[in-house]
Amino acid sequence: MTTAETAKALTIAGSDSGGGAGIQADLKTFQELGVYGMSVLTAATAQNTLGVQGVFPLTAEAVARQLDSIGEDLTPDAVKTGMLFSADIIEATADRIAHYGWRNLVIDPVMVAKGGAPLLKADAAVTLIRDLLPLAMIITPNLPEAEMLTGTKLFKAEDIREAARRIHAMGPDMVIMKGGHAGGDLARDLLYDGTEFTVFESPRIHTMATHGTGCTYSAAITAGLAKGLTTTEAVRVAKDFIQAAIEDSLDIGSGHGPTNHFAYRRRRSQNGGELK
Ligand SMILES: Nc1ncnc2c1ncn2[C@@H]1O[C@H](COP(=O)(O)OP(=O)(O)O)[C@@H](O)[C@H]1O
Ligand SMILES: Cc1ncc(COP(=O)(O)OP(=O)(O)O)c(N)n1
Repeated sequence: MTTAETAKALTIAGSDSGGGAGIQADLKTFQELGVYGMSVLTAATAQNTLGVQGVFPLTAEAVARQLDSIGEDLTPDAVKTGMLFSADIIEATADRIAHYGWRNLVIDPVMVAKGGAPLLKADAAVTLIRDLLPLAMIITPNLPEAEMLTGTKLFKAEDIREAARRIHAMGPDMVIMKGGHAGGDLARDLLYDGTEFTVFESPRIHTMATHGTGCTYSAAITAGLAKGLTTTEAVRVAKDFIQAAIEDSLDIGSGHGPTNHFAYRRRRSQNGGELK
């Protein structure tokens, strides 16, 4: 019997009982991309394709203890954060990430679910910026999150670039401004590394099945970093992964359905392609 060296990724996020977003989306994505997934739960949400019916946060102590259990035994090759909910959970998370020196940190600054339910307390954004952003390799805001982080409305392409520069100045090595919420025929994401902008774009798919796109996309980036890809390579794979997941939609639930996490792998195996 042989034992292969396995890339390991950790998600620190909330549970989505409906399985389309949060911890569930992250672990499915890690698995599909050939990465061993670990999870630290911050909150349980009662959620389905119709919306969020309840939010039940864990204590900061429970989050810190889970992080210590990982840190005392397992070293993740990459880490992502999703729904962190409160300032004290963010403080505990930043403290343990810094303590263990975990690298390749991807921050999905989850603030509000698609249906409008708050997933981050109003007073916690300032803690996210102060404690977590300086530790990040990459942050992945959607447009409403970028508006919240910068306190500006983003109307034009130049506004989005300026917001990327301002978020970059808050500490992360790179910023990817996601274009899911913008109009137009293309879903255009903009990666900023402090010097250059790189565009990743794909045809916009007209569908209701976009629940969990942001979680899935940031988890795919995290999986790529865990496997040693460069950020640009990891974003390219993640863009292909989310495009396939939205295109091959699943008919699940009567609201905003989940994306199809196994579409990317199925397509690649049908095409004889190797998994990156
Ligand atoms: N309708 C769509 N068609 C194609 N790509 C999409 C669509 N909606 C979102 N995306 C892509 O999904 C990823 C997540 O973006 P977004 O939906 O903005 O995040 P969030 O779920 O955090 O709001 C991005 O790569 C974005 O371009
Ligand atoms: C538990 C939990 N975490 C995060 C989200 C938000 O996920 P996202 O990928 O942004 O998808 P939508 O909520 O926009 O569909 C969530 N809903 N639940």
